Amino acid sequence: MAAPRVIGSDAVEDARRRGRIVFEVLPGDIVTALARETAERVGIALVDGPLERPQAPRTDGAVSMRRVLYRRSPKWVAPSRAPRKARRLGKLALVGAGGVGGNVAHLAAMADIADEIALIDITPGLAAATALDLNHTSGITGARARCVGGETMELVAGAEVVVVTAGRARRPGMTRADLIDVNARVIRQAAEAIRSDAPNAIVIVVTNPLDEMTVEMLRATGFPREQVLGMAGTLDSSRFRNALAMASGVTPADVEAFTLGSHGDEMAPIPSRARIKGRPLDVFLSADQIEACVKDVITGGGQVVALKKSGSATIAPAHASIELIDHIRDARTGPVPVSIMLQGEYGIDGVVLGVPAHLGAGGLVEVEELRLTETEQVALQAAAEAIRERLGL
Ligand SMILES: NC(=O)c1ccc[n+]([C@@H]2O[C@H](COP(=O)([O-])OP(=O)(O)OC[C@H]3O[C@@H](n4cnc5c(N)ncnc54)[C@H](O)[C@@H]3O)[C@@H](O)[C@H]2O)c1
Ligand SMILES: O=C(O)C[C@H](O)C(=O)O
Repeated sequence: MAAPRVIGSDAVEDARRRGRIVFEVLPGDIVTALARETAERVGIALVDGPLERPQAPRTDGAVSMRRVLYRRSPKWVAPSRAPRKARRLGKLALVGAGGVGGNVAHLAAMADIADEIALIDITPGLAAATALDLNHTSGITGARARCVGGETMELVAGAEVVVVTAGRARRPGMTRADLIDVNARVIRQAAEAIRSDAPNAIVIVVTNPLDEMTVEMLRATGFPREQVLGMAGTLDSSRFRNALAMASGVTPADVEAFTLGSHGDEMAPIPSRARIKGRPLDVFLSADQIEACVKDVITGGGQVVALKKSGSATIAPAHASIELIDHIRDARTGPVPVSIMLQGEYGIDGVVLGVPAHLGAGGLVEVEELRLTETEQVALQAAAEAIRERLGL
């Protein structure tokens, strides 16, 4: 093996003498001036890799260094996990106050996301009761948001963001696609109210089947694609990170990974872009282990349904919905997987699919086009075809 080229030679000697980290620079890494400066200052030696090393992953400060190295890379999807101070919404409306909607309301109230949270549900008393229950927490939590609830869709009036979770959840033995007809009617009803009473709202569709219901919402509101987003990729990506963390024995915060494609059987987790402690998956996991993690993500929702028997996941989906709201209100930045109507991106047109995108106050800002492996690109195309077929497009 060729001797590694030492980038900061003084620092290497110094680091070795003091038993400190020697950090390996792999092909494709971008070593910014800041990274080099920081490395020299703290005594980390940057050397061209690969070095002869034990196979076990390092647990020293190399990870944070890798983030510095990657910071300027335009192709890198940065984790969107660090909430920061951001704009509060005036009004957040939740159409559907069941398992997911109720949890979204709870998280939104605790995170001080909006001045007002309106819950709407056709089940008599449910939305009003949940709103009252949430207001009753404020004496303990100090939550400032005022919650209101009722059965009338007019409560969406003036909302900046509307999250739609109304509709049926699947039961064991069903696919999400089995819900198309029953939930499309609910989406059309919600769309009518949103179009007339909250015409500037950013709509986040959660109701399943997600991609198809997002298409339905676009059609029924007539809104531009920027305004109608589907939530699934943030949930599936969180599941992917969890699976990879469990398999490799690290904490989920050390994993960066996302899924694209549909929120159905054609879901496309993207292993080529996933990182554990800043390193490619095969440093930590075998091909079989990676494959098992991919399967775990695709079946994740179904696993919860099978255990619950009378409904589907509610807590993780609520967090995943809040993640999108946080991007809209600038509490998180960077690309985030979200279902949107594609207009030629990734070579796909006229169908809703999960892709990484930047969001802002007006909803979709820009789709991030990543270079995917051929297999991943084929998976994305297959997802698009499956959705087209289900919708008869
Ligand atoms: N996109 C995702 O990743 C994801 C994740 C979890 C759940 N989901 C989907 O979200 C939906 C809701 O799941 P849930 O667990 O909250 O179900 P849930 O049954 O607990 O709640 C749904 C609520 O919608 C209400 N509703 C039905 N029709 C309505 C209408 N016309 N107007 C107002 N409210 C109406 C019901 O009364 C019920 O309270 C399901 O379709 C589920 O499959 C999607
Ligand atoms: O699996 C479901 O039906 C609900 C949801 O889409 C999920 O992934 O948890």
